[in-house]
Amino acid sequence: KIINNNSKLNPPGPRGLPVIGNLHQIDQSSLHTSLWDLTKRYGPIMSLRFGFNSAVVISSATLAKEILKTQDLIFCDRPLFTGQRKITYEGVDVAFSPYSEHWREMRKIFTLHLFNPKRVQSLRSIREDEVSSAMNTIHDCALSYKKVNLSDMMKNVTNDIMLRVSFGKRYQDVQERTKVFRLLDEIQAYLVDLHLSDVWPGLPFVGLVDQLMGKKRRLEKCFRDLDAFYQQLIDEHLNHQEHKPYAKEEDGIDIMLQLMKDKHFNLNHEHIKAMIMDILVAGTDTGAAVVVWAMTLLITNPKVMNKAQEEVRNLIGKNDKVNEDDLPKLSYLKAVIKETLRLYPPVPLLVPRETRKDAIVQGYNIKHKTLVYVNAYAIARDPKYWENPEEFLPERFLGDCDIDFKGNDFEFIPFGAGRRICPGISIGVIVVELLLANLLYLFNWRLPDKVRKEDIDFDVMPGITIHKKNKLFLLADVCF
Ligand code: HEM
Repeated sequence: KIINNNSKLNPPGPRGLPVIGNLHQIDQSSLHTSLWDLTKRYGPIMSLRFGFNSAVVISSATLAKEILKTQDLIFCDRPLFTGQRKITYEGVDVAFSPYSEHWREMRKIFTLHLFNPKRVQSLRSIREDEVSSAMNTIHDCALSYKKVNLSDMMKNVTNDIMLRVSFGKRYQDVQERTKVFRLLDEIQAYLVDLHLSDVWPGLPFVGLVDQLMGKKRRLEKCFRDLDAFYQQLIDEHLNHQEHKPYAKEEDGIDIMLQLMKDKHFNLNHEHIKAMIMDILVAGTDTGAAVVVWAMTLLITNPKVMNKAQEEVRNLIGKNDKVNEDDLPKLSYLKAVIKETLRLYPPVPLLVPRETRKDAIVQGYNIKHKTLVYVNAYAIARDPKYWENPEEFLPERFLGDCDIDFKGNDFEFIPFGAGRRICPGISIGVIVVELLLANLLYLFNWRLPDKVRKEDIDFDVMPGITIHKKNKLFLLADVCF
């Protein structure tokens, strides 16, 4: 039933049950598609209740513009649930920090010091080095006719890049490397794990139940391991021990420790740790997810794959790899990446927002502290803006189409928009372009024996970042 449809008080939405609200009507394993299905019945602004939390889901470009641009100042807070609060040292990072003077200062450190255009450029050798090393591993698999696990490989290479960018270190020892990668996986899990006290705040005994279920203990343990890991890295930098055998260039910790020494803002060790967490979490998985979705789409659309390979091979000629200098010339490859981001934005609901006060959107009331989900996935498949929206057609981004992902075209917002737009776009896109260009230039790709095109699925794994659920295994043939 549609409630409040005519009263113009709350946005329309499915009638919920007492206490649980609409939780039973939502498929948590694919929240973005489940919300999209409901939107088809209730419209592009829809209200829901998750336990005691009011939520609004936005699913049209016009309304996304209203929320992320016109009324951005009201909609630019982030909710902070128990796991996120703990892992981010009470929200002192950039991504989960409430909108505040502190957030502004941290975001400035991110954009002006850690990832300004000059520094992004200076990290080129790290990116090229790590991408080459991944291509060598694929080369070995190709020569021994072994399947390439592209899902794991892309995750490893983006992790390696960001670990070197953040603290100048490359983990070569298998045990140490596995430990660090496991820690990164744990952070991801705790950032999305909700406690009962998050869903039913204020309800007597829910805190106790969380405790009895061991949730608090596990979270504390993960936090202690993480904190010790970060502290060790900071200490190594402070002591100038042999902490970065690879890096000639300053790493993220060097830069932030210098800012701290210069008494910049009130930066302290906890801020530095929270910032590293953001870079590792936001900066690794997203790029890997895009490359894997792109390769999944390409292997199931061989004509597009051929066209992209022809472009990169014709433009580069005979060489041992694609360098960053070559990337600006690859317009079809860029269109393939945009089309992948349209069909499979890795953060399909953006990072949830929270209202800073009461607001009115399209005549509907939205109360202070309402959770706000902008469904970038649904918007990018809206037939109102996209012809044949379900089809993989990179050509739609060529010619006189000037739609970009920089937050001005609200029908295409894979990086969000407004004050909280992703500040890592430039380095994120370079890494994706460099990886995909090299994969297409150096190898011919085919499905493993007995696997048909129709067997390749597009199922997703739940989380803030949406990965392909079943790992992508392909066979590579060396091309030159
Ligand atoms: C292709 C890769 C990437 C995609 C698709 C992506 C997407 C996003 C999205 C959708 C948001 C939320 C924006 C909003 O709420 O409006 C976001 C936020 C953020 N991203 Fe990215 N991202 C990518 C790469 C990166 C990289 C490489 C970094 C770090 C080096 C990064 C750091 C961040 C941070 C710190 C935020 C929080 C910003 C804030 O709350 O002020 N991202 N990203």
